[in-house]
Amino acid sequence: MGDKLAAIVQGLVDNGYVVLPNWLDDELRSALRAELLVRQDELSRAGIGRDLEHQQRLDVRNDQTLWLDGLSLQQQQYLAQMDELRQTLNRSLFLGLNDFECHFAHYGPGHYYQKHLDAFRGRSNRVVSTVVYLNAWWPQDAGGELAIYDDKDQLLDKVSPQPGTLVCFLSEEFPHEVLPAGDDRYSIAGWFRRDGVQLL
Ligand SMILES: O=C(O)CCC(=O)C(=O)O
Ligand SMILES: [Fe+2]
Repeated sequence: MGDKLAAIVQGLVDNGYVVLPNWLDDELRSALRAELLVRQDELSRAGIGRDLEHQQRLDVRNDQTLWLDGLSLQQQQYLAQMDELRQTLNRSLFLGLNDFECHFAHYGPGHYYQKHLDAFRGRSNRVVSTVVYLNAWWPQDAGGELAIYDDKDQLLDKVSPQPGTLVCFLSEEFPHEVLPAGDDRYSIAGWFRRDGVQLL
């Protein structure tokens, strides 16, 4: 297992979340960012709850998103890297993850995503949340941090969206929010899922 993969497994075991700088190499990061920029007019205002309700709630979040379709070389490279992570998590932690869904996201200046959980116990198949940041640079004073809380709403961490950083956390355990971005903020948010297997 590579050092980075081992660090993710260890972080999830120890804390339930992990922040890994330099997960994406620069070439792949900038290719993904370039694709997002070229396809900016395809991005739509994000809704809350993909499957449940398609309503738009601009008071809760106002980023714009586009689901990856796996068609471009850079998407394929990214999805292959995340599949390696999926297999590692399954081997090391027996999570039984069998799917990964992810979307590009763009937070324009002033945009945010209020505190939320990505999965509710028993109501979603999302097990591990992931975010990777695609900006070429991000000044420390530009806001847009991912604030991560524990189940008592105590702030655990404020992650600056630095180029290539990956954040992983257990989807049901950690309320989190995106603080208002001071600049255009580009990312891919994704979820490892455990789908389909119903043991009655
Ligand atoms: O962009 C981030 O840092 C987190 C995004 C997020 O929480 C989500 O899309 O569910
Ligand atoms: Fe989230």
